[in-house]
Amino acid sequence: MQKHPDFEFELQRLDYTKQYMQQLLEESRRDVKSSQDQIRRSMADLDYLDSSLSYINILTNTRFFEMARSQKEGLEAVQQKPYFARIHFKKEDEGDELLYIGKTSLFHRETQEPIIVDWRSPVANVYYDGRLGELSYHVREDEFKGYLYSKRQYKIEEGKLLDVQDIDLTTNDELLQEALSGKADVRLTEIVSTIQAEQNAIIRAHLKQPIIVQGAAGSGKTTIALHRISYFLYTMGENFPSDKLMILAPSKLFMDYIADVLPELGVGRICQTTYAEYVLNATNLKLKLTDPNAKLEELTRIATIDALELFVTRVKGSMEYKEIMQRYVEKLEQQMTQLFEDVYIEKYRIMKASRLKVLFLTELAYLPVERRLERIKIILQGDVKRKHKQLLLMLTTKYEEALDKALYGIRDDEKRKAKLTKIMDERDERVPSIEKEGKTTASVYMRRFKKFNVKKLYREWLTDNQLHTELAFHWTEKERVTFGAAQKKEIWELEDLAAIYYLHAKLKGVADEWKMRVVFIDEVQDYSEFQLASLKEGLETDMFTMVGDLAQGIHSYRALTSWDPVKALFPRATYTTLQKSYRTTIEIMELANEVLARMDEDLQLVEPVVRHGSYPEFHEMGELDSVKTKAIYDGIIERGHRSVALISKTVAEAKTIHAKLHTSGMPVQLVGEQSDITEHSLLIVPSHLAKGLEFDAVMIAAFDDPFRDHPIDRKLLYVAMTRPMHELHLLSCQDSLQ
Ligand SMILES: Nc1ncnc2c1ncn2[C@@H]1O[C@H](COP(=O)(O)OP(=O)(O)OP(=O)(O)O)[C@@H](O)[C@H]1O
Repeated sequence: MQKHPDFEFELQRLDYTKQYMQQLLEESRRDVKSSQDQIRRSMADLDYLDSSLSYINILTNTRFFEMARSQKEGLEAVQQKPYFARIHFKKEDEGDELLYIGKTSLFHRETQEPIIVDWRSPVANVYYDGRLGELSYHVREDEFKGYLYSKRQYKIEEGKLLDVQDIDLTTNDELLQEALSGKADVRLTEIVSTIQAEQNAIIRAHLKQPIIVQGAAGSGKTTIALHRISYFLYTMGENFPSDKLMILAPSKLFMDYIADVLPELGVGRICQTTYAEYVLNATNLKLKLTDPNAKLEELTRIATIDALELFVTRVKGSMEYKEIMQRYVEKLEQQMTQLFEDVYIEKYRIMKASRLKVLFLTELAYLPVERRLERIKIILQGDVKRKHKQLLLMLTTKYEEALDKALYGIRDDEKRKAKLTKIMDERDERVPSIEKEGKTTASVYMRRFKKFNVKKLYREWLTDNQLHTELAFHWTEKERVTFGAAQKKEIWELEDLAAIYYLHAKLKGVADEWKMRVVFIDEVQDYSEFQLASLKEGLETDMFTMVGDLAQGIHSYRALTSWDPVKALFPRATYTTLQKSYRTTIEIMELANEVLARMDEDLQLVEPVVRHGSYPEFHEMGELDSVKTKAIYDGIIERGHRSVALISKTVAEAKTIHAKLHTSGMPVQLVGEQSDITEHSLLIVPSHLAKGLEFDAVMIAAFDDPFRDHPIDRKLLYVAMTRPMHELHLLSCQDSLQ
């Protein structure tokens, strides 16, 4: 292979960068050590009588230690690959520059010359987005113009420069091709060096605006969402507390799968959780939820699904249910309103009930009910305090006047004395009593309002026929009966969480700790409208990044079947589609597209990025044959692949297969919701859990529970078929995969 003409130049540049990094690294290692020593010394000097100086010393050195350590770790992380690309760029009215782009920026301390620029910086956008020639880019709201002479990519491994490529419109993106043909890690990885223009547009889309992405299987939705988080935190800087950013992942298994990407992208502590876990934490409720996938599996077994059968599941995710819950909140509000009475101290009225009702129902209506009551209590306390003072003054004056009148107005000694005593006795009893009462008037008054028990209230709604008639008055008799019958046993389902969260948000309010300001949702097609609506209202923000794929909507019986409702819910959102798939080969995608074409939804076929591989292979067996399966597995491993999954439609079949292969001595791991994925074994995965994951090679097995020509089954099969990067094997008895 011929070397690039600038190869020598680039070698020198890399040496220069590495040397400078090394120098900084040594300095920061020294700084780490010296600050540690300082801390140790100050600890030893700690004098419990006069320790302020030592404390200050410890604090200063701790901060210094943290800075040095973070610089050291940052440098160590990128030392082996300081940058991956370069742009030759000229900003308008300035000289031209060679800017090297890497995962983090590095400036020369004395000259402030940029040695590496961060991939998230505004100017780096030119690399991802800009064609050669004249262009513009934005730094916040300001537009800058410039001229892009060239874009260059580097292959650097373990600190060594292996290749240099110039890219323009005519050349293929070699780096991308290489990245895609590489072996799958057991976990997702960062893609900063090969982000494509259409992906870059999503990563850098306006940060304060919601965004909806419909992306084909393997189009990089998850990866892009994670890069957008990194970009968001970089751009928002110190001003945004990262623990106010939440990523909602579909399962614990999936969280483990993406666990490495965020640290690689320099993202520290953010809230990573599942929807169910978030709701249970935010509502502080302990509910044992039934397995939502059990229902999915049940649906894949029954022949036809009766509309009424799914009525309960569907309604609980609908905006209609939100309206019902809102009516419930209003009913509870009305009940509470009845409790407002005039507020008195002794016989004196301090505040009218009507004023309190106006506060409760109108002026403070923007707050959750319990928060309104807290505010009313504060207002009442203020009023009571003020009026209590006036009242005491008025009474003291009144008694003084009465005493004066008795003293000077009654001639008869006996009578006067008796009157004075009476007045004084009355005064000495009433004034302290009023004084005391005033101190607790507000809190005693507010005791009539009990805190809500959301779990109990929701359970009441579920089981009370009268409430059904009152709040869901539009339901037919059949629907009401179906709904009531489904609630007999006290079970808690995922579908109930939207309502529980909604009631909590409206009645109690989401506590600050759980009040996220920015939300990223992966696999959003599995959410119901009500889930999204209640999250948005509870969090009082619409800054949501939502990525998903309707073709993989295996929970569409309870979740989204179109993006229209999400667009209506987030009117400020931009909607983008990604049609290109980066994961799999043309041969595999063509077969998966055949399944996609048979779906009820009108979905565009997926365009695979030009990468060829072997054709999917069909292996016919009467039942799962361990010897043949092992031979297929060994072949895959011999061809150099590492991560291999065997996907079945149901959990039950996954268990049977696992038992069989395990007995035959094959290295197998049955993957469950809570599993840690291990390398060097064949992973047996039920199809619903495979969603979002990827493997070098996939075998799909369909024996006991074959995939039928049925909407849910088609989606499950499509999910399974779009998991492999390189090889797909279909294991089945004849007919069952047709
Ligand atoms: N620009 C890119 N450069 C290199 N690899 C990429 C790029 N975009 C996506 N990929 C790779 O494609 C694969 C699919 O990405 P990802 O899992 O994020 O897609 P997805 O849209 O979430 O898929 P699915 O919906 O099927 O779960 C990953 O291996 C990812 O690293």
